[in-house]
Amino acid sequence: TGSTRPQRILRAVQKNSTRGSPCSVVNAIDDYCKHKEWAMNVGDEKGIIVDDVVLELKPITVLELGTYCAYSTVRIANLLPPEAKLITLEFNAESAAIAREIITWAGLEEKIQLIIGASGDWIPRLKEEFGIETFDLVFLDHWKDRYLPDTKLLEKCGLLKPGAVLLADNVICPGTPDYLDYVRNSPRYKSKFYRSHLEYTQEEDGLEHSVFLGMAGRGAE
Ligand SMILES: O=C(NCCc1nnc(-c2ccc3[nH]cnc3c2)[nH]1)c1cc(-c2ccc(F)cc2)cc(O)c1O
Ligand SMILES: [Mg+2]
Repeated sequence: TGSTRPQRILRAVQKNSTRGSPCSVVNAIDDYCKHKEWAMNVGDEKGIIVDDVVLELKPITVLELGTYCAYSTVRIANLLPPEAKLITLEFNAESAAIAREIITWAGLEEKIQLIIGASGDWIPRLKEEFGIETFDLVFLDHWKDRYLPDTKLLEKCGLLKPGAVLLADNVICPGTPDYLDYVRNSPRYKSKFYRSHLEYTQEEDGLEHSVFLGMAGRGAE
């Protein structure tokens, strides 16, 4: 039986990056996915936008939905303040195992908590099980039809405080039309679109940056 794409990405990281150097891990994955084999990492072009949002916001608690091979997990965690924590949720156990190895290789295991499971099951448990009050930043990069239900679930569970940022990948490609409609029209969010391209391609894509304004903007329940 041959190797999987995540296994090949891990091998490229171990071959072409330095243990304990998150930047070299990110560069090794980008090089591999640009020149050898496409993979669904946020990538270098959209990655710069993610970096800017993180550096500006200086979040202490971060939730990432959709770990895959931990490319964005490592990229974000590397820019966080010392006391900050990142919780990342992955559905697929195989890619989660690879992600865990890449997180350890990068030397970021202290900052990152990787959970394997479904967002709908885990979001209601985060306060209880991880002592989380609220998230300063949520990076949505999981199944595109889960962005909207999980945003509503985060609201319902009181995991967002006014000023919290939702940063959503792939709002054009593959696309998240119901999510975009919600954050752009709800009084609970101030939303803006960062135009970019699908990772490692010329296809149109972008990130939606939405600031939670609080539940006061109840509007029509
Ligand atoms: O599907 C994507 N990402 C999702 C991975 C994931 N990793 N973990 C989950 C999870 C985690 C907890 C969950 N709880 C419930 N569903 C869950 C799903 N989902 C994705 C796909 C593309 C893409 C574009 C163009 C194409 F032609 C083909 C593909 C590009 C991207 O940047 C993506 O992020
Ligand atoms: Mg993505």
